[in-house]
Amino acid sequence: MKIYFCGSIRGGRDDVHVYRRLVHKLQSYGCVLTEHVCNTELTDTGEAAALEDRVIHDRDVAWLQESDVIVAEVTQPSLGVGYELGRAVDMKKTVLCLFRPSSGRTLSAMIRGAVDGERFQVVDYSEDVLEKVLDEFFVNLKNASEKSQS
Ligand SMILES: O=c1[nH]c(=O)n([C@H]2C[C@H](O)[C@@H](COP(=O)(O)O)O2)cc1CO
Repeated sequence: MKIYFCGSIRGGRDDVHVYRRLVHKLQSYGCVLTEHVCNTELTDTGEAAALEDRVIHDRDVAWLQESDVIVAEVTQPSLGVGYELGRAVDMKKTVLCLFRPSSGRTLSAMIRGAVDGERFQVVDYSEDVLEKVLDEFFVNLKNASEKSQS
């Protein structure tokens, strides 16, 4: 399974420790195409030193297209993550957004309001249940795909 993980880069790197845990767990389910998002050495300038913005954009849109599922940590607001999620909806991808209410923030209506009871989900979680939340999501995904094949 190919997994596209979204997390803030230029929007701020405060949650990189959470991205690390998420990506580590996601790697038990498949190949995470965007592993660099959880790299603690990546600062809020992003990959700009190595890659032009157009190259980053075109590579990421191609990875989105190629992915089977998208998991986004949306607590730290990020234009790039919002854009990726909009493109993912347009591509009719299965999307899980993870939000931590303990941050004191209110998630954008354009994310929470996109929940459709089918492909686009938002789960409010806390760090202590991070692995459990992903386990539940992937079990449900597997069951749904087996059901659609039978
Ligand atoms: O250097 C980068 N590399 C990269 O892959 N991205 C993608 C992946 C992240 O999920 C998302 C982060 O967007 P932003 O930088 O606006 O917070 O965009 C974003 C940047 C910098 O904007």
